[in-house]
Amino acid sequence: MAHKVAVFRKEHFNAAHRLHNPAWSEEKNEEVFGKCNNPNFHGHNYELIIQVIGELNKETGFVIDMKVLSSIIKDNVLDRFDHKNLNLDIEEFRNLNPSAENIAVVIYDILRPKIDAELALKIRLYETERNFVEYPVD
Ligand SMILES: Nc1nc2c(c(=O)[nH]1)N=C([C@H](O)[C@H](O)COP(=O)(O)OP(=O)(O)OP(=O)(O)O)CN2
Ligand SMILES: [Zn+2]
Repeated sequence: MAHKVAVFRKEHFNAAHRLHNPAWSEEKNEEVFGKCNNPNFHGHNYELIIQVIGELNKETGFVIDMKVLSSIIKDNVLDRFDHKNLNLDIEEFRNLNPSAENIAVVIYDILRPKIDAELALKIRLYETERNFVEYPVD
């Protein structure tokens, strides 16, 4: 029986965002999101860890070629998100608050169709050194 192994690729991108709910008053936004509701946005150095789990290919010894994985992440996430304003520049956040949770879900939805369906995919996103999220949850 082939062994199942988890493969990780660590990347980073810098982006600006504003946490805001347009359905709420300015006061409620300020109360809930605090400094993250700054109308002039603020930035984070996001650390992104992509996890791929699958059976080892006996011929290559790979679950997925890291070079291929790296290119998929670069072409579909980093080239789109790095040095961008998530609220203004990224279509997926036009009507979606760019919280760490929502960014992780959006990245998953972008990458899932690009990676073999037999391989499991998980996104871990660090918004700050101490704040991070994972999607999906087992
Ligand atoms: N569940 C979530 N909570 C919060 C999110 C989020 O995306 N999901 N985001 C924020 C802010 O955008 C930001 O992450 C907070 O930044 P900051 O306070 O600077 O970060 P730290 O908590 O790491 O800094 P401390 O020094 O520990 O205060 C807020 N909440
Ligand atoms: Zn923030």
